[in-house]
Amino acid sequence: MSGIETPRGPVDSSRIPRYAGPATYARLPRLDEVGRADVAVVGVPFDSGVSYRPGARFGGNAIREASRLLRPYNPAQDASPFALAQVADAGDIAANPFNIDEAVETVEAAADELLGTGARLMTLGGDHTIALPLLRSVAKKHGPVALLHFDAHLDTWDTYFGAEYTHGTPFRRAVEEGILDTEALSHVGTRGPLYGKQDLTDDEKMGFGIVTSADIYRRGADEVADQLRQRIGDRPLYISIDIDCLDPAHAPGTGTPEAGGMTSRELLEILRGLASCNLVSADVVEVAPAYDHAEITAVAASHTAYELTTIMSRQIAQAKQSKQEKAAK
Ligand SMILES: N=C(N)NCCCC(=O)O
Ligand SMILES: [Zn+2]
Ligand SMILES: [Zn+2]
Repeated sequence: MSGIETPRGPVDSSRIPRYAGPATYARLPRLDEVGRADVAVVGVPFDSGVSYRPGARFGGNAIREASRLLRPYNPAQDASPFALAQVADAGDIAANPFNIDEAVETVEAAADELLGTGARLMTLGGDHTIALPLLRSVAKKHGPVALLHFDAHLDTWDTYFGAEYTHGTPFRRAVEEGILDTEALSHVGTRGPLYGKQDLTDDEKMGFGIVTSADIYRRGADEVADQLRQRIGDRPLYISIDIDCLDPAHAPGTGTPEAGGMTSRELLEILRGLASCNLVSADVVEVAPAYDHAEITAVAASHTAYELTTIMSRQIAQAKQSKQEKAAK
């Protein structure tokens, strides 16, 4: 398939105005137009796991709309992500809004299918519940993975109203299921009131390290990224980004906002500092456009996914190159 050798890129915005036509992520081709993808951008319009404001079911499409302005060359990583690898928009996973257990199964099965084609996933949420089935699927392929979790919240609580699958509980479930590499788990951007001190004790017992939003402010993005990179090493890495890791000034459009968060510049810089990590898949979740203003949150999320996609594309291109070099010897 030609798409593997010369990836089909986004619609050329110098010929077709970027606001024309239906939105795919970054104006990329749909997966069915290219056959297969190295990186599949997939939406999960599901928000039945939230504990406060609903609306993240509309997040994926809001991110797609806001991503029309992304350009093909990423100077921060000196790379053209959509030329290095085939990135395509795989559409949405149709999860049942009235049955969380079934929705979790549906997301896992759809992720299995996409990962089974050899693609890495760039998932656009949806609420944070969906990280659990995505991690299950990634762990089936790679074994227990390192996790970088950007969030105001720990999301390692036990249950809400007796429910085990919610947006506040995915990472406790993941630890219980043994799908995370407990030597390399970090929350980044944590802040705000908790239910009790025990939340932190429990979280630490699960193996998580914490870089709070205040740590980022004090130590700076570069130092934080260095520290995280050292902890991760060359383990297969999954990055889960709850957009509420950003300050509400940078991401008002979300369901459980907390004051005192990092800036979008800090988030993007930390991600760029992780460019050498073995990023196997990622998600950006909790964008709730009904509370957004002027697409502030959706734009931040679209750029966040762009940095993550760039990291994955560069690694795919590097792997292909070293394979070709080996074959030529
Ligand atoms: N994952 C997100 N966004 N929020 C979790 C908040 C859980 C709570 O209401 O305490
Ligand atoms: Zn959160
Ligand atoms: Zn979260």
